Amino acid sequence: MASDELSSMEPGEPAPSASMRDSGGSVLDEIIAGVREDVEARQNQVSMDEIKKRAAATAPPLDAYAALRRSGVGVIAEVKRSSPSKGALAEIPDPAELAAEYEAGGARAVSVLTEGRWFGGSLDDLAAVRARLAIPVLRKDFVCSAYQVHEARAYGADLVLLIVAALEQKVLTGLLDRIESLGMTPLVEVHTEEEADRALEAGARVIGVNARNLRTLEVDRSVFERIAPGLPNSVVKIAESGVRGPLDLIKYASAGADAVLVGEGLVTQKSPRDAVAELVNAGNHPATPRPTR
Ligand SMILES: O=C(O)c1ccccc1NCC(=O)[C@H](O)[C@H](O)COP(=O)(O)O
Repeated sequence: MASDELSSMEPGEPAPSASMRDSGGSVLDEIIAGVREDVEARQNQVSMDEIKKRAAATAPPLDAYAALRRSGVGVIAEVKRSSPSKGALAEIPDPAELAAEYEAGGARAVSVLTEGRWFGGSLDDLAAVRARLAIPVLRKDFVCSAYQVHEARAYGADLVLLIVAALEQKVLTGLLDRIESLGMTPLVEVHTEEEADRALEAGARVIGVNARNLRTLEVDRSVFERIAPGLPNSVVKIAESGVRGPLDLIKYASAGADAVLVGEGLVTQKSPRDAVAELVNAGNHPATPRPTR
């Protein structure tokens, strides 16, 4: 990683591990290589046919698109134990309990990181959260295969994240169609205008603009202000990363956000329920700008 990239990371943010830098690949490349290995191992245990059967036997998904279009700026609260940029964030021995706190605080949806190596998450976390909540649940992972989509459904996801930077266009479109064919909502993540064009071309109706560059880990909240105005009014716009309090939500709302996705800013709080409620109140406040429809 070049020194200018290091200097543009958030204050106090530790550099990625030495092994990551030594390998020459980006953080995203390293994460995806591990994800592919882990998916292959799981698929050797549970076949595609079997995971499809399990998905078909699961209760139908909730309508996350409708939930995210409700009035006010919504909060998608994330279950996040650790991350490549910050290392350990919170222990979270009972992810369902944390998610219940988020729901009680007024979260519109809950995001569950299911990647294990870097984020300390699992599919069991997803299933536990799903079983406890009445609001939509997002599988937040580095989805690059059809198997992971059926897995998401089998473990109860209503929304599935697709990261444009990690997928070729044909694969992106195929996965998006598959997610929709199972009744779930694809949340398509972008970080540049070009990626936003690719998301729209693939047919995305919910787009998350991530302030974090997944290759350098730099967080730049102005990326949302740059990209969101170019998205059609019909698209649900989610501002991801870097929300540390109500002021950040209000700034994102001014740039057209329908919802914010928050991890670190919640899991590190003494009362995640109060922290969500504070954001939700800001999102519902009459002075907070409303998304244009
Ligand atoms: O969080 C990271 O360090 C990270 C690194 C590489 C790929 C993805 C990463 N995070 C995933 C996310 O996008 C965030 O968990 C999510 O947007 C919430 O961000 P924050 O509120 O800043 O924790």
